[in-house]
Amino acid sequence: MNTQAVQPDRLAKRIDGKQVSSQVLAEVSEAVQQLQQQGIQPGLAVVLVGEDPASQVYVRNKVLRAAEVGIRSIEHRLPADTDESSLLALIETLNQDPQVNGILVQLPLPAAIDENRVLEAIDPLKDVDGFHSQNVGGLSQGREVLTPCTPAGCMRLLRQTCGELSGLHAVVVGRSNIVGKPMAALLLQADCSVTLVHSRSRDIERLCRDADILVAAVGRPQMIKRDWIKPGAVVIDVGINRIQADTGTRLVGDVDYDDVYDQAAAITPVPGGVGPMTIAMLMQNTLTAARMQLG
Ligand SMILES: Nc1nc2c(c(=O)[nH]1)N[C@@H](CN(C=O)c1ccc(C(=O)N[C@@H](CCC(=O)O)C(=O)O)cc1)CN2
Repeated sequence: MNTQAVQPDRLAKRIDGKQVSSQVLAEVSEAVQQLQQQGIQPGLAVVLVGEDPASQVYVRNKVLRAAEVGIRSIEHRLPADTDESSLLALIETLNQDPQVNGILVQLPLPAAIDENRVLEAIDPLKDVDGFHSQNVGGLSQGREVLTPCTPAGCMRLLRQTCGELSGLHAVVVGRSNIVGKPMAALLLQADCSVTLVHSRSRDIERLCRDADILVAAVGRPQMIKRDWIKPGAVVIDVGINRIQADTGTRLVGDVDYDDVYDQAAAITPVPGGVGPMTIAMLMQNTLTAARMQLG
C-alpha cells in the first residue's frame, strides 16, 4: 500500500503561496470585471483601531489588493482609545450601507474592547472574515457560508498540492477560533479524518507523526521538528513568528522548515506560504459576499 499522502508527481516540494495567491487574485479580478459589466462594484470596509504596526501593514496590503482586483475599499482608521459603543455604531452604519458588501475589523482590537461583541455586531452576510457565530455554526454544519480567510487559503493550497483529500488523516495543531477550529471543520468537510491537538493533548508528537496532512497553527516558533513528521506528509505552516537572528530579526513558522524539508512531500515556507493566501481569500470572500447580497 502506498502510505504517502499524495502522489509525488503532483508536487513541487516548496508550496508557493505567493504564486497561488496571485492565481486567486486573477480569478477574483476576472469575476469582478464581469460584475462591473452589470453595473455592480463590490465594496469592502476595512476597520483598524489603534496603531499596531503589523496590523497597519496588513490593512495597507488589504486595501492595495482590493484596488488591484477592482474592489472598492473604504478604510476606517480609529484611535486606540476608541470606545466600544463608537465602534459598534460604525459597524451598524456599515451594515446599513448598500455600497458596502464586506466588513473587516482588523484583529487584535485594543484590550478595552470586547472583540466578540464587535464581531457579533457585523451582519453575517457582510462578515468577510467568517468570524460571526452564525457563519461559524454554518461552517460546522457544512453549509455554504463565508469562511475564515486563513483556513480557506490553507484548503486552496492543499487542494492544489494533493488533489483529492478524501480519506487522508489531517492533524491540526492549535485550537484558535480564527484558524485551528475552522481549519478542522473545513478538513472534515473535505472528508479527511481530522485530529485537533492542542496544549493539553497527550503525546502530541505521536499524533503528528500519524498525519498525512499536518497544519501547524500554535504560534510557537519552529516547534515542529523532523521526527514529528511522517515521511511523505504535506505540511502547512500557519505560524508567523518574529525571532532574533544574527542580522536583526526574521520571520519563522511553527515548523522548523529546514529540519522538516527532506521528510515532507511538500511544505509551505514562512514567509511566502499561507500569509499571502489570507489576503487573497479575503478578496474572494468579498466577491462571494457581493454575490450573496444580489440574492
Ligand atoms: N480580521 C482579521 N484579523 C487578523 C487576521 C484575519 O484573517 N482577519 N489574520 C491575521 C493577520 N493577517 C491578516 O489580517 C495577515 C497575516 C499575515 C499575512 C502575510 O502575508 N504574511 C507574510 C509575512 C508578512 C510580514 O513580512 O510580516 C507571509 O507570511 O508571507 C497577511 C495577513 C491576524 N489578524
